[in-house]
Amino acid sequence: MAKGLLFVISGPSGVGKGTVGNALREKLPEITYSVSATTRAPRAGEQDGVNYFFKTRDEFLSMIERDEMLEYAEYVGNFYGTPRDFVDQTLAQGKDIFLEIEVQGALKVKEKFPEGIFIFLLPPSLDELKDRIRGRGTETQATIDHRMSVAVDEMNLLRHYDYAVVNDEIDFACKRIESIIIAEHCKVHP
Ligand SMILES: Nc1ncnc2c1ncn2[C@@H]1O[C@H](COP(=O)(O)OP(=O)(O)OP(=O)(O)O)[C@@H](O)[C@H]1O
Ligand SMILES: Nc1nc2c(ncn2[C@@H]2O[C@H](COP(=O)(O)O)[C@@H](O)[C@H]2O)c(=O)[nH]1
Repeated sequence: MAKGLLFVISGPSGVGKGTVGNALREKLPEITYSVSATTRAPRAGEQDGVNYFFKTRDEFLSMIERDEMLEYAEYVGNFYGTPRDFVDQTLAQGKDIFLEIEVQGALKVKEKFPEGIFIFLLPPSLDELKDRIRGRGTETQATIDHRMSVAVDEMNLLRHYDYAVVNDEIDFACKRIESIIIAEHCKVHP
């Protein structure tokens, strides 16, 4: 059986990865998303095992020691990582898998899966990005400033990606990603 394709969607905090991902899942219910582990505290409404696997720092470090992470990164004071087994199993079943992760982690995935498809979601502008993070109402001013300073460094790594998708409007961004999925499935893979 042919293996599924691995899609990585990155982009600065607040660009709309989660929002576009939810819209994509509504349109394409068959797609499989990886659930990451994190040491970040849950936000209001977030559920363990659905939005993230919420871990203590010790639990997360044990997962790293046991080599259970495909990749992990420290981002703005917390660890985030992709559990390896679920990704391997999904691909082995011939299904595509989508990872929604920040840039350092994406580059580590690229080392292990150079055949992966790497999509960078861009904001229409940095001012709009700041408005979106602030508008979400989940971050303190200090965290907004920290995430914005990281965003500039992250966008400088766009050249490592296969596709750049501007999230100006959710439906348009979704259509662009759907087009990428279709095109990648039409590619002649060795
Ligand atoms: N195209 C868009 N136009 C206007 N607002 C948007 C758009 N896409 C997302 N948003 C809004 O921007 C905010 C941030 O979106 P979201 O939480 O999806 O970003 P994210 O990239 O997943 O962030 P993080 O990386 O921090 O998890 C949300 O309030 C969301 O409603
Ligand atoms: N390297 C990884 N980055 C991840 C993973 N899961 C999520 N993320 C990214 O972290 C930031 C912050 O997320 P938030 O939920 O605290 O706003 C964001 O860019 C996520 O995409 C992961 O497994 N590995």
